[in-house]
Amino acid sequence: MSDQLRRAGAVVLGGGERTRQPMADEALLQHTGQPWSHLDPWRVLRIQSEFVEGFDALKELPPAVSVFGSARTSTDHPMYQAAVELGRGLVHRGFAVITGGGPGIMEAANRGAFEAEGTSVGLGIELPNEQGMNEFISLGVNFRYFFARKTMFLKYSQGFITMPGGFGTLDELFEALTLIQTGKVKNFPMVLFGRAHWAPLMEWVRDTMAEHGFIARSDLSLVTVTDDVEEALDAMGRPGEIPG
Ligand SMILES: C/C(=C\CNc1ncnc2c1ncn2[C@@H]1O[C@H](COP(=O)(O)O)[C@@H](O)[C@H]1O)CO
Repeated sequence: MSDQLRRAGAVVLGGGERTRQPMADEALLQHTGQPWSHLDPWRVLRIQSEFVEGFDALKELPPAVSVFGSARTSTDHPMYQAAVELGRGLVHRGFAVITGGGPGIMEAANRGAFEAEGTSVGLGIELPNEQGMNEFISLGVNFRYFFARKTMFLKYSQGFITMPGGFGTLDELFEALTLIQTGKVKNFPMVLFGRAHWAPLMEWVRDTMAEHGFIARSDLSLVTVTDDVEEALDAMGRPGEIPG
């Protein structure tokens, strides 16, 4: 091996700098001020434990639908009421309801599910100034990493309802849509609830994205836009049955 290469465990590092790396036992015994568990390679173990805990907590979940939407919607907003009705309707149709466990639309969908005595799941995320999970959750799992949490939404849902929201909602919407579009998940229904909120985005998706060939025209049919609670619920199909 050339002089210029160094080894760190199984990883060969290139680069010419010859700074002396502490030996493993030296590094272990030395107090560097940084806890070892905060070093990136070790962080993998914490990430791994989030997946293990998430998979374990959710392994017996009945067929579920995820409801995404704004953390900022107030209880007196019509969309809050619509999300309560969606949560309740999903439970009446035999689904568990999964949300991000926070306030606003998440709370509303959990509330509908909880009051209907269904399984109301909150996949919480550690955030600065976090307020904890909403009070309408029967099964809560907290995550440090958005990407681990996102895997849980996608792995344990057979459909998605996206209510009006901001960056977080769009992130979840497009993550799910990309997986649907690329066939990583098959025929999962995606409802965009609230025409007034979604119409300008869908117009741009059609007139710019599809028009310039960034998506196929047929991709437009991957989403259903509606203001109607029953139509949104119907689009989710039946529990355990992926609509064809
Ligand atoms: C901003 C406020 C609270 C933040 N708390 C959140 N708790 C759980 N999940 C959240 C939170 N904020 C965003 N999310 C996730 O993103 C979506 C909503 O994001 P948006 O930017 O508000 O559209 C949502 O589906 C969550 O999964 C409070 O006041």
